Amino acid sequence: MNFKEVLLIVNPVAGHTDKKKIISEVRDQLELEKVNFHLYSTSGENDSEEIQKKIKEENIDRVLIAGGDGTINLVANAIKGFDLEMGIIPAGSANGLAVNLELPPSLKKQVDIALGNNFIDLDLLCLNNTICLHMSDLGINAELIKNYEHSSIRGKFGYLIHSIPTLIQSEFPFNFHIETEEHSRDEQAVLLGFANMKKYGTGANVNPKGIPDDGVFEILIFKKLNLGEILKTLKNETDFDKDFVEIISAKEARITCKKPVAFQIDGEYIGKKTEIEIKLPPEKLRIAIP
Ligand SMILES: Nc1ncnc2c1ncn2[C@@H]1O[C@H](COP(=O)(O)OP(=O)(O)OP(=O)(O)O)[C@@H](O)[C@H]1O
Repeated sequence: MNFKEVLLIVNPVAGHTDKKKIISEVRDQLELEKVNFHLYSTSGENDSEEIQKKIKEENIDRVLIAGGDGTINLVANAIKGFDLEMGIIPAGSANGLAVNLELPPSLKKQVDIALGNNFIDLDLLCLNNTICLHMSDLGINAELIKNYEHSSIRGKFGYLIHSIPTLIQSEFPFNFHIETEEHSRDEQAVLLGFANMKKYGTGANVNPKGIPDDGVFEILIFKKLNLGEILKTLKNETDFDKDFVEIISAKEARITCKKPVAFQIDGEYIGKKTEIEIKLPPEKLRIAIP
C-alpha cells in the first residue's frame, strides 16, 4: 500500500446500524499491511474542524468514510484543501454515491476497494458554495427529505410513508428562471434537479447521460408527476417522455424563483431558497472505485 496513516471516519448513527464490524474489518486489513489505523467518530458538531485537525496531527494520507451521503459530503468539504484520496464504505440509510459508483454489497470487498488504487476524479458541483457529490434539487423531493428528517421510520419505507402527505401539502408546481451559458428561460416544474451523476440513492436513474468526471453537470426539469415515468427511472429505462423531464447540460448556472422553494444537497435538507448559484470549480475529489 502506498500510504502509511489511514483515518477511518465513522458516523455512529448513520443508517442506525452498529459500525463495530466495519471498524474491525478495516483495522484487521491495515494491521496485515502494517499501516497505521486512526479512528474518528462523528458527533454531528464541529466534525469538519476536528477532522482537519486529526489529518494534520497524524499526517493522514488516506481517508476512509463509513456513513451515508451526508457524512461523505461533510468529509469532502472538510478535506478539500488536503489533496487526499478517499475510500467509501456505505453505511447510511441513503447511499446515493455508493449506488452511482457501483460499490459491491460485501464489506470485505468494499474495504479492499476503499484501500485500493483505482480512482475516479469526481467533479465537485458547488451550489451556493456547498459541495454536491451526486444529486441535489429544488422542489418536491427536498420537501419530502425535510419531512423524512423528522420521521422515526428510516430507509426507503420512511420516504414512501411521507410521500403522500408531502404531495398533499406541497404548493407545486414552482416557477423557476434558469440561466446557463447557453439558456435563459422560465420553466414551471415540480422538481428542478442538479445532477453530477446518474442516480438518486433509491437507484432511480433520472440522468442516464450523467458522467461524474466530464466537467459538466445536468439540470433536470421535471415538469409533471407521472407515475409511469417515475417507475421507468426505477427500472433503469431511459426513454423518458419530454413532457415528464427535460435535461440540459451546463458548466455554470443561476436559478431564481420569486417564492422560496425547498432545497436539498446529497439528501440533506438545506432550507427554502430563492436563488441557487451553481459552479464547477477546477478541483476534483479523488475517490477509490471498483
Ligand atoms: N454522533 C452523531 N449524532 C447525531 N447526528 C450525527 C452524529 N454524527 C453525524 N451526525 C449527523 O448525521 C448526518 C449525516 O448522516 P448520513 O447522511 O451520513 O447518514 P444517513 O443514515 O443516510 O442519514 P439520514 O438517514 O439521516 O439521511 C449529518 O446531519 C450529521 O450532522
